[in-house]
Amino acid sequence: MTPQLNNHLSWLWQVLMSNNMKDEISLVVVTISLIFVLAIILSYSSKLSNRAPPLPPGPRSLPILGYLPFLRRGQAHVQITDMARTYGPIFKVWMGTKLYIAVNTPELAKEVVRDHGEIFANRFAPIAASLTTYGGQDVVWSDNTPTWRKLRKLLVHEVLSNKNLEASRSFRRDEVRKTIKNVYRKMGTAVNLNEIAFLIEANVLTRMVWENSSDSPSGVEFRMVVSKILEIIGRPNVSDFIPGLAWLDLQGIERDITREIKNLDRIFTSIIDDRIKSNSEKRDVAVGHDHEAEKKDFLQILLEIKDQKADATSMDITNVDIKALLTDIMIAGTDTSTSLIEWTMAMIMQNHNIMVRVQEELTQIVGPNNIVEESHIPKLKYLDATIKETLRLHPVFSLIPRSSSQTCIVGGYTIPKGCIVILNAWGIHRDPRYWHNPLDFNPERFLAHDGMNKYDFKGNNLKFIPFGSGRRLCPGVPLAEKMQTYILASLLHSFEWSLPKGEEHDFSDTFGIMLKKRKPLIAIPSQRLPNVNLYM
Ligand code: HEM
Repeated sequence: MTPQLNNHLSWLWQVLMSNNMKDEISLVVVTISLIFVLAIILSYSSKLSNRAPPLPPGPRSLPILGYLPFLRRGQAHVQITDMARTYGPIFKVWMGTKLYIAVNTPELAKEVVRDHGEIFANRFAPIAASLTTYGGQDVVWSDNTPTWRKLRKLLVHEVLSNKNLEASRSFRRDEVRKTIKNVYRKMGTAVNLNEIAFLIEANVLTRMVWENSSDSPSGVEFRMVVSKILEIIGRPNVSDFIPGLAWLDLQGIERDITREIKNLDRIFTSIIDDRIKSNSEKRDVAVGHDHEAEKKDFLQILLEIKDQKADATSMDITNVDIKALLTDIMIAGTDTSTSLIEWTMAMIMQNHNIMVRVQEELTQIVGPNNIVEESHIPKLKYLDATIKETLRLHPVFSLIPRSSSQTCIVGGYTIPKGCIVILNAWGIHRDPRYWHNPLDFNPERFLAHDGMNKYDFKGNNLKFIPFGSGRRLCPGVPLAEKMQTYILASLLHSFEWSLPKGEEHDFSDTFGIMLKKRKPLIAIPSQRLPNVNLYM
């Protein structure tokens, strides 16, 4: 009870006991006072029991700018992990006028993605990303809306289904063979593995997206636009942190992205128009032609679903939906996989014993007189463990952003509606409480024991979340798994790799939207397989 309340009660007690209090007016006054005091006591105690828990702790920050001036450029993942040691496993930090909440343990991550999965199924789209995806009308950046659910369902069940991934196997094979041939020509010279990985990923995805377009614009132009968009989205933008300044576009990011989006939209529009035209021409002339037997690219699959919309069971999709989905596949699929391939090659090259084991496995499963095929992938267990160990130490999405659609409680603290929650995958993956000798590169920890594999890419175990977890888990997992293992296996089976003379490995990283190697991996390939025909 507060001192004020105590004073009130003792005053009333004295009045009641006083000899002068004889008349009825006094009695009424005392009764009213009593009721009044009781009401205060009741409301005070109910307020105490209803009081929401506080916001998580966090550093002091400046008005308007928040913690922005103290951010270490390109090192947000390291800084957030360091701050968790000071402020605890869940803490808040103001970035400009936006409230961010960092979640740094698997237990708290579980509360976010599982226990409150529906509430944290929103995203916060940076301006550049939102503009690229037709106002966030896509899968990656849209909030948990009916449009998002429709497009995600379409992407997972129609576009990236096992059947379609199987049907597009030959596109991936062609592009990987082309790359091996190109690298073969450059043997003995220094090659940039980042460029090689980006080119092969972008080519594979472009083929899968619209292989059948007879007169589509050059893939080179498309790759350049995608690469520029990725670079612009990765730039930290003051307008995202202080929306009040967005109209000034201080860094020119909105201007730059708008220019690139116009290019992207022009390319998409012309491809879609051409395809619609050629589909109708084909329908007119090809009597008895078996369309079903044709391998279909993603554009064809989506256009066919769009054409079937009259059928009550199919989904109603628009050209904008199609463009947004294709953009997602290209944007979400290229840089992520490129970065993973580069990191994995760097880690394997630095650890000679691991390189030897990976190549021994390839020799045993594929054979020295064969090239790698996708059918070998499920048997390459050690390579799979090596990729997982790379993603543990260098998760491409180190800080996974979600946003809350309602105020709720996590870890005993209030998380307000609309704030941005960051799942710190980088910190969780390196936490000694969950990983033995976490800084050692040791693929063994991902090998199955007693036939049981403790970790998958589906985020079932929240100690390991390179592809996220829960409702917004990366839908590209089946494709990424196929592509990354196939490409890495092919590069490592066909060639020996070494650093240029006098060079040393540099594992420094930089964080934009993704975590990348600061310096590209430059390496020298040499012939590994005895038969030259395997490179043609
Ligand atoms: C190494 C490769 C990749 C990595 C590490 C990766 C990682 C991630 C992560 C961490 C998320 C956020 C998940 C969450 O919020 O819980 C995500 C979302 C997403 N990824 Fe991937 N990804 C990769 C490749 C791909 C590919 C190849 C595609 C496309 C075919 C793709 C499409 C998407 C999409 C559409 C989303 C948004 C899902 C949603 O918000 O509902 N990703 N990815």
